[in-house]
Amino acid sequence: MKYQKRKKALILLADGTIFHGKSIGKEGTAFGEVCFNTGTTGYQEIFTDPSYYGQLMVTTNAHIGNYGTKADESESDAIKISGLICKNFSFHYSRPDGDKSLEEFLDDNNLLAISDVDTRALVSHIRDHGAMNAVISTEVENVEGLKKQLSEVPSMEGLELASQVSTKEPYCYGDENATYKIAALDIGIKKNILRNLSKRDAYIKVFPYNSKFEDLEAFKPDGYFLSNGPGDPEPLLEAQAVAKEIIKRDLPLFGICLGYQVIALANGISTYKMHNGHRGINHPVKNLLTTKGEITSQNHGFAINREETENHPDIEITHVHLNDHTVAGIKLKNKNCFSVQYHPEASPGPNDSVYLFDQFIQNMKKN
Ligand SMILES: NC(=O)CC[C@H](N)C(=O)O
Repeated sequence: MKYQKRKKALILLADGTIFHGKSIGKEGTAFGEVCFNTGTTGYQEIFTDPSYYGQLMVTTNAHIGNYGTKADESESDAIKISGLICKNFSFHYSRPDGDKSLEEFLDDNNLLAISDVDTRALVSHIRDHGAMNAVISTEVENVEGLKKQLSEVPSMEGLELASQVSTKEPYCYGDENATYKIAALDIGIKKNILRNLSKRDAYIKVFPYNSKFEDLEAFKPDGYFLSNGPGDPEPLLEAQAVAKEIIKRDLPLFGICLGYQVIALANGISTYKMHNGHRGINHPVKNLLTTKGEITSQNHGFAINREETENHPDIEITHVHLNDHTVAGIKLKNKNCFSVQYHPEASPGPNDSVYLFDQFIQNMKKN
């Protein structure tokens, strides 16, 4: 039924370029930074990953929706991207244990999505011209009005978004009789991180983004965790202060993605906005400690300054991205703190890097 109601839609980029498509169900207008993910699978996990808050997602896979959705495969309580742009949208799904079509899932979340877009041309345009804001809309006659509204959307650079997705109240996850207790700072945490920690005999208390070190410490944890999340890491001063306190006391600390960037900033290393981020499930990383390669899941638009990291007396680079040699992992020399720019919890993606969760458990054990 919805199919018959499909309306003409457009994507207007901040540089004035326009692409055309059709709406999936909902009509309206949505803004965000346009970015693309090259994963061939994992759309439900991507759409519900809080790290993507404020972004319009272009999926480069030719088909989206063909295996439906399943309630326990979401990475948070709701869809977090601000809009979807794709090529072929499957209204029908054929996975026997799927419980909803992607169309219904988008509808439940009131998400604006457009398909039949020349996503190859769009992606090569963004790839050449860099990440930028955009608007998607079914108001195809109102280009001038959309341009004006788009010019008022803040740039991702300098934008603090963790507060928009973090839990309002602390909560616990896992078995309270587990061997290890972990205090996790939620600056946009994905569920599969909690599953991975809990599966390794840990009980986790998750704290709001603006918590103090003392709030986390009161839980008497064996280790501390700084999560992934959306936006620019630089304005996250409270999280950086928490990281500094943990590092000062040399307590076991593990950080993923936004949490990794926060750890770098807490050590005086600056971050910068990349021309285009890394978003996909087959990013090659070299582990410099083992010299082994890892195929990793990635989703970031900021990176840490390589030169400052190389010249830092207390920091060792442990992982490097093999496509562009950006820093992908660091550890503090002779300390209990390590972190990575990518996603060892996968969801979606390969599990080559899950050993990092074991490493964190070992660090707690030794401590
Ligand atoms: N996945 C993440 O934690 C992303 C971190 C940060 N928002 C970035 O884009 O670089």
